[in-house]
Amino acid sequence: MTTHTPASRLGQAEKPRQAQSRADFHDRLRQIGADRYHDKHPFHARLHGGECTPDEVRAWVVNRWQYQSRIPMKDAAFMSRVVDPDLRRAWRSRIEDHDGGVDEGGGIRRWLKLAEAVGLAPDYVASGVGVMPATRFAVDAYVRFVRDMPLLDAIASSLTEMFAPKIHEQRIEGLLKHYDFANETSLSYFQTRLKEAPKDVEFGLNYVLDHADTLEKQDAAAAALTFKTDVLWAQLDALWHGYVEGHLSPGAWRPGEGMLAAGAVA
Ligand SMILES: O=C(O)c1cc(C(=O)O)c2c(n1)C(=O)C(=O)c1cc(C(=O)O)[nH]c1-2
Repeated sequence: MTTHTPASRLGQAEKPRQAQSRADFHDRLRQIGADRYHDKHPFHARLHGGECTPDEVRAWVVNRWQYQSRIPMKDAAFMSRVVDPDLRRAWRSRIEDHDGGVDEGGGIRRWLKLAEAVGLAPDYVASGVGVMPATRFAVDAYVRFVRDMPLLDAIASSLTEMFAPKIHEQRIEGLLKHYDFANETSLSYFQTRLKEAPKDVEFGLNYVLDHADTLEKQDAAAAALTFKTDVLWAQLDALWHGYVEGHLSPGAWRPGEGMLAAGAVA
């Protein structure tokens, strides 16, 4: 058997791995989206192409609530670890975008408008009852990742938002074309995200490009973004398995549950 002594132990300096240039690293992050973002998931093709049954749309609304409701919590977890007031100041609008004020509400309330439009009782959706176990695990993994990992990795994991405006546009167009429930009010969540997301992306991307100044940090940031694409993909795999293929997990929303009382449509 041949054994190899690592070069470092022979006294030869290991060649330091060079950090990628800003442009190359940016391309690398974009390529992760091109390869792995959930716009390529068959559930999205089905949803945007008008092929989802009303109950499949409802299942998507019920399950995505888990993501919506945890986004401001993960941003609060992030901010709780930030010592630099400038970074906290730049980040806090994310929480405001989703929570809004008492009177006008924010993204969370807009999501519940969508829930009503598809015939679901907003209180039922907001209770989180009916979320599939796999969805819960995936989303909770994201919150924990942001709470526990280095700040650079936590910020890099938000960068799937670089790819979100395109899918939001496709969704608005596809839902308006194919489903009766779609209108300005029910889709206001996505319309508003189109205005909100660019500032978050600009800040997050510049932070990551500026702070990932070694190849190790670039690798960690790329891994964080890859992890996040998995978080998003896993949620749609769960929906497909449960509602398209009909393998409902225990506790998952069943058609007919949590519906608005007849005549109570928003
Ligand atoms: O509809 C989507 O496909 C989609 C994806 C993502 C994303 O890429 O994480 C977000 C959103 N929407 C979104 O609306 C949103 O507010 C949001 C916040 C974040 C984040 O990680 O901080 N991602 C996303």
